[in-house]
Amino acid sequence: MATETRTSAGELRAFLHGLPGVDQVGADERAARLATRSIKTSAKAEAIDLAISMVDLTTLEGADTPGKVRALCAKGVRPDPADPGVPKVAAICVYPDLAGVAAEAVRGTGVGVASVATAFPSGRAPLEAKLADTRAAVAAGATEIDMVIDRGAFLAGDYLKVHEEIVATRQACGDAHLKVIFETGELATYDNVRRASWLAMRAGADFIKTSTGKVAPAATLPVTLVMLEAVRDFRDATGRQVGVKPAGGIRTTKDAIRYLVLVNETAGPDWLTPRWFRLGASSLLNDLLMQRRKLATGVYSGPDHFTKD
Ligand SMILES: O=C[C@H](O)COP(=O)(O)O
Repeated sequence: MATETRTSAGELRAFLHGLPGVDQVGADERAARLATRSIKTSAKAEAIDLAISMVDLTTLEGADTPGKVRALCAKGVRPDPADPGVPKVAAICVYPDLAGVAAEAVRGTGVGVASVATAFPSGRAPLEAKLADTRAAVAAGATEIDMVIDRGAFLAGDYLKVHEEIVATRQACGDAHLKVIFETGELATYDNVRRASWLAMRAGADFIKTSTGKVAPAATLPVTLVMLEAVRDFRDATGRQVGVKPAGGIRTTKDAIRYLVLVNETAGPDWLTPRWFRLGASSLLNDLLMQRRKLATGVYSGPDHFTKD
């Protein structure tokens, strides 16, 4: 049952509505409690480097240019030119028409190219257009595809449509990894977040991702906790591991470390690598670099010391 590419509307609905309900108060309380955990200075240095290595460094603006994307790639490959010890980020995340520019700029560095696709951010387009979007990004060199689900279909209870779109997109990805974005800020309940998680994993998602960054609220700790529980339970049930990517609104080192604590305490240390956990962010990296330098030197270097994310 790891990847159920064939299902029926009735089976899928029965399965998703048969999942145990999320204890909302419990999830909020647990996430809030874990957010107060402090970590030792030595562990903090390690956590900052781990967080840097997990960043999907993102630009998703209508005004993006090839020049901006090349600058972002240079930053992702070598975040602090003054310190070669700083790890590179996991991937550069761009719109499909700029995937080729990013692929060229990161070639041979080990940094991935993630491209949003399937009519990002709304997900409202015919399936054929979404698949063409996906294929174009992969052909241009994207190694990861970040697709959005059709939230309208999901909220109307048309789970089969969402499932079939994920299966078809997974196929269009070929060797590229597929991240499935739920836009949790539009899903209304934690029960829906749990259902979307299981639906996406059954349909073949390699990663599940909270948000596009275009809708508030974007990533939150409790929503990510629900998703981390889902990937943990899915692996227990099927043997297949799926990654998690909170994205949108993550801007500070403090936030990033809270997510790492949450991963460790919920899914477990197997997820504490860029292979299985990412932080989607357009403006987190500089804060990580500033805090890293402060820990190493005792001196706070302001944002002027680093190029813009
Ligand atoms: O996937 C990443 C998000 O689009 C970035 O959102 P952000 O600009 O709030 O960091």
